[in-house]
Amino acid sequence: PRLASARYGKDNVRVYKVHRDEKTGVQSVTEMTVCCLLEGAIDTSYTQADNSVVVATDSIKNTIYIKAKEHPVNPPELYAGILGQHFLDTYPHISVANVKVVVHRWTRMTIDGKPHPHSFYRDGEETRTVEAVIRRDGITIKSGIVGLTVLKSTGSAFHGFVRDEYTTLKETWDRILSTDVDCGWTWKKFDGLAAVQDGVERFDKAWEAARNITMKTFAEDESASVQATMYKMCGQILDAVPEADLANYSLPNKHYFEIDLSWHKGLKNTGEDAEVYAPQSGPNGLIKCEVARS
Ligand SMILES: O=c1[nH]c(=O)c2nn[nH]c2[nH]1
Repeated sequence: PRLASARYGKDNVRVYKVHRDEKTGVQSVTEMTVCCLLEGAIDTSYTQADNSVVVATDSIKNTIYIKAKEHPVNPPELYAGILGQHFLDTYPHISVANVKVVVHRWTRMTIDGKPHPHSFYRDGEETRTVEAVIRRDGITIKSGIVGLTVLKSTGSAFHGFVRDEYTTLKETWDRILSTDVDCGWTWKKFDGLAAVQDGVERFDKAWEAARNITMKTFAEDESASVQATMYKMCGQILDAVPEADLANYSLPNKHYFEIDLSWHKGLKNTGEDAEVYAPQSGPNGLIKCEVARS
């Protein structure tokens, strides 16, 4: 047998960091879950039980906390680059660091019309994500939004699809559309950590743009299908993020089925009379695409 590939490290490292502004007394919080997996001249730890090449996953976990203390944790793209670069700079036999950062939402409470200095709430399980690969020849970063659940009660149609001996789905010009957004944008390769840090405001701007584009297009597009709407979203992200080469979406189509109640005293609840629906847990459609700049 031959070791075809190998990477190891610590997953599910939960990190919280608070920033305390001494002047204003306003505190800000960040909570994230980090995965850091290393690659390099580590084969003998698999093939020869040679632990001399192993930076223990416990040490990787410690390093995640230390770098979060020593450096900014925002934007997550910067923290991921700093963390990954540390391993290449510190261990000559480590050649690749794969860093995933998932940032959870703590939205500042507004109390009596005023932002509260140190209280927050979890307004949804939506996360901001970063997947960074740090190599000696550069850093590739894919940013994203995962778990933003949306629904529109109309403004979605699906008709004109293949009809044959396998088809039972009725055509519709007015349906509910709901999905859990999983979208991403892949940055052009950065030469190194300095290039990531230079113009670092690009990352927050891109995340805000992608989130706004997703909501606005989802809301306003007279959707002919999930496919057609997500393609528009990708194009708009590429327009808004000039340093991104690729945009992608993976969208489950979370179906809401009409319920025929006509058997009960002729109750009309289908088509234009439909009001009560059965949300489905599964099966669900799953529609994916990647759109390149050219
Ligand atoms: O938007 C949709 N795309 C599809 O491919 C599909 N198939 N069934 N329903 C669907 N809705």
